[in-house]
This record gives sequence, C-alpha cells and structure tokens, in this order.
Amino acid sequence: MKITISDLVKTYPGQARRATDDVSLEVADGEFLVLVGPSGCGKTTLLRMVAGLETPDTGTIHIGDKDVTGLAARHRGISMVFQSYAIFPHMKVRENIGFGLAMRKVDAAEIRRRVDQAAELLQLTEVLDRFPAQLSGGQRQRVAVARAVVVDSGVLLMDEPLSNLDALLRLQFRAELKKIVREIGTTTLYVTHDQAEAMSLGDRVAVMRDGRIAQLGPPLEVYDTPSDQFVGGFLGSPPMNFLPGSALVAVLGADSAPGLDNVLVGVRAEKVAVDAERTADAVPATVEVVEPTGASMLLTVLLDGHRLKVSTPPTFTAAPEQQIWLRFDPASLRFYDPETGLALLKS
Ligand SMILES: Nc1ncnc2c1ncn2[C@@H]1O[C@H](COP(=O)(O)OP(=O)(O)OP(=O)(O)O)[C@@H](O)[C@H]1O
Repeated sequence: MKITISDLVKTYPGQARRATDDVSLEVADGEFLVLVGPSGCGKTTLLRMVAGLETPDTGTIHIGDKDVTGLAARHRGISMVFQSYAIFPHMKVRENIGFGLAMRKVDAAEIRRRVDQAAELLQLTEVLDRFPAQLSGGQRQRVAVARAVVVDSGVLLMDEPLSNLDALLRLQFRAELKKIVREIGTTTLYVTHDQAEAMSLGDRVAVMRDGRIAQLGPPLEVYDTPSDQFVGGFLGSPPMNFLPGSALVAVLGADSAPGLDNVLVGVRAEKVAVDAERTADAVPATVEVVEPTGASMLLTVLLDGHRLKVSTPPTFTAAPEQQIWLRFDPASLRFYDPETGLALLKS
C-alpha cells in the first residue's frame, strides 16, 4: 500500500514553532522509507500523524487510495513498532506475537500458523514458550517486530525500534530487520536519528530539519550530493567537510578563482587523496590528529588554516605536525552558497 502525505502542518498547543511545516511525501508500495534528522525536527510527529496518534492541523494522509486523515488508528490498517516496545510481561512470547491477531478475532489455528511463521523468520521458535523477562534485549525487540509483521497489514510504522539495544546488537539486528522487511515486502516508514541506520535501511531517506524535509532520495544520492550544508553535515561519519572556495584556488586553478571567493566547497573525507610526498596537483596540509579506525586511518588536517578530515588506507602512517599532500578530484567537489548553505550548480 502506498502512503501519500500531503501538506501536513502540525503545531502543538502552546508551541510557537510548527512541529511539521507543510510536509508532503509519498512512500511507494513496498518501499522502505526512513525519516531521519536531529532531535526535535518533527519526524516522530509525522509518523504519529500517519499512525493516527496525532491529528494534523491541516493536510491529508492517504493509505492506498483511501483518505485516512480523520480515521482512528485502529481503522487505518497499519502495524507499529515503537521504541518503548510494549510487550506484555505476563504473556508468553507466543501470546505476545499473536496478540494483534487475537484482537482481530482470527481463529486459533490460523494464529498458531502465522505466529510459527513469524517466529521462524525472526529466530524466536526456541523461545515461544518463555516469558519476556526470560529473553535478551535483542530477543524482546524481535518479539515486538514479530508482533507487528504477523498482522500482515499493508503498512508498517517503526519509531526508533533499535534504540534499546546495545551497539553490537543494534548492528546485527539492523541487517536482520532489513532482510525481514524485504521478505515480507510491506511498505515501511521508519524513524531514526541515527544517520548510519537510515543509510543502511532505507530505499530512500528523507532528511528532516525544523519540521521540513531538507532532502529526499536514495541514501547514496543524498550522501554524495547533499542539497545543502545541513544535510552534508548530518549524513556521514565523518560529516562532509566544508571549506571556503578561496582555500582551494591552488587545486581548482586560477581560472576559477574569481568565482571561488563566494562559494563554500563540500568534500567527503574519502574523496581526498593523501600522499606523504609531493605529487602533481597536490596542496600541502599539516596533520593535527591521527585516528586509526581499523578499516582506515582518519586524519584531521589543516589546509591553509582550515580544518578538514580525510581518510586514508589503514597502512598510511602519519604523525601529528607532519606535512602531507592532498589531491582533490574536481568531480567530487560540491559547491554551496555560504550565506544560505544551499547547493549551487557547478558552472
Ligand atoms: N506532545 C507535545 N507537546 C508539545 N510539543 C511537542 C510535543 N511533542 C513534540 N513536541 C515538539 O514538536 C517538535 C517536534 O518533535 P518530534 O518529537 O516530532 O521530533 P523528533 O524529530 O521525533 O525528535 P526526537 O528524535 O527527539 O524524538 C519539537 O520541537 C518538540 O519539542
């Protein structure tokens, strides 16, 4: 089922600012779309309006072709998994997973069949007869997901479903979740403040800021070509570097110098080539900090007084205060308006 969100405005009582400010968005049938952004940007509010847990001031929500804007949550045909996954402590895993089906008066044999199937998908078969207290955090989280997917509704809404897990489990379960959602093929709207999670899971990501969608697109497109400085600085670890154009005159050539005074140049850490020796077209920089990440060596360097992060192969050896040489591939540079932070088309 596709979800069509049109011009949603929501202001909470007593708040001066809009929590969502005229948001329009279409989630295609079977698509996994992630809403991501810093705390307070309005992503949870948007999800809760789709769920029917908040009422928009203006705007409409359609699920499939049906206008559900005025419908109660239980009549919208959606499943939800929230951060505080409310699984019932007094019910065994089997009853917890089957709860939604029992509420819908599905007959017992069918409930059993579907619970068994979901349990297998989520590797919970062994623990179906346990109580939640006898499960690990990751297993509890899987119960919450199983309970949502077993209902087989056309739309799945998730709000930070992995946030209760420790870093390792989070990473593991992220990949499992991606696989499961692909298998069941449900249209999914997913909220997270974690940009890595958003990139990993989303067919498309919508980066939100101040109640609006700053950019919407496939993860790598948004990563490679951020539409503004905010998106480039939010997505990616490390975030995109931004340098005044004047710092790159030597790289881009004197011809482009006049135009460079008024631009901000964005470049990703891994797009800068680093050499210990001077090479053609290279500019000198000084190493400030060296951080081994295992997969790469992350260097903080000073280029003409401007700080940036560059990543090199893990075998690259560098020490603080050492001079190194940087090469920039013009094709990987992005240009922004220093006043507005908006992307400029390359001339
Ligand atoms: N029940 C509420 N009453 C008043 N203001 C609210 C309420 N819920 C959210 N807000 C405000 O609305 C704005 C958007 O909040 P929302 O929870 O949607 O953001 P979010 O991006 O999900 O943030 P987080 O990641 O911290 O949950 C914020 O300014 C927040 O303070």
